[in-house]
Amino acid sequence: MPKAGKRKIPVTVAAEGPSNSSKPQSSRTLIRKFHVLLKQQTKLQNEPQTAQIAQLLKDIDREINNMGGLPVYQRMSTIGQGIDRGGGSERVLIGWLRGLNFSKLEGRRKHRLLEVGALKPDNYHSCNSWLDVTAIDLRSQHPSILEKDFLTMDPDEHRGKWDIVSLSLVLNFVPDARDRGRMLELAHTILCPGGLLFLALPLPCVMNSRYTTLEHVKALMEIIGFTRVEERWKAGGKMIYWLFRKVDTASSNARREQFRIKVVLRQGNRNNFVILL
Ligand SMILES: C[S@@+](CC[C@H](N)C(=O)[O-])C[C@H]1O[C@@H](n2cnc3c(N)ncnc32)[C@H](O)[C@@H]1O
Repeated sequence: MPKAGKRKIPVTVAAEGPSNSSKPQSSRTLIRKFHVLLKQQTKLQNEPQTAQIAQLLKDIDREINNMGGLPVYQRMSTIGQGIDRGGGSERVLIGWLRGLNFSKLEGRRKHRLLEVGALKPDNYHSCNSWLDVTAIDLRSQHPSILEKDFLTMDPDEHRGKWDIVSLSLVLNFVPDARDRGRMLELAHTILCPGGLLFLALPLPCVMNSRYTTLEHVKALMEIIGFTRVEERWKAGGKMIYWLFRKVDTASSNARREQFRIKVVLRQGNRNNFVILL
């Protein structure tokens, strides 16, 4: 296993909770370790491939497998949905959609929701009459969840097709900062004009990052072409939730430039979460 050296571990950890067989702390440790390994893996994959790198990648693979891989990560996350958050993030999104009268179709077709990173098939069952949900995940745990990497979705095939896209605790799972940016841009492309993006992250990703602040996220989202509709978090809480609306914007390259590299925004003992374009 490669040494992380003195680098700080990125705290991109979700609000995970205890499993039946483990204490909350050990579940969180496992989730954190999983994220760290994924990040190391991506970094090594992007380096010139030598025998040493190949060996390190093998070691990481073995370590991920020894931990139980994605199935164990998903199990911890499912438990976290129930315990730490008193239910999944979908409850927040449903509340906001109802507030926007989405549940009143008045003759219109159902709203098409793409749920990315779906651990369960029935998160939106209470909204069947007004939401048409497609759930995808890297590893499907149910026949009605499509096994698909969001990042490989064809932008042309999906352009403007979706009314709502949900990225709940998915961006922080993605190890590469530019892939996180790509995810947000792809969500923008596939949403219809005025479509909604639901975003949920562990609060420390935003509030305790060296490279990310609330203002930074807002500015980044504006450059991609999103305006904020809702935001929810509380001091000392575990999660931050946003609802963004797709707007027509052609942001200049100069404005995008500031989000192409990491900039230290806060000093001190912090995590390294960042989204880059
Ligand atoms: C922490 S779980 C979050 C689950 C749920 N959305 C929630 O809010 O609790 C992250 C899930 O996102 C999935 N995921 C990560 N990257 C993905 C991608 N590129 N495409 C599809 N699913 C992805 C993972 O497989 C994992 O099941």
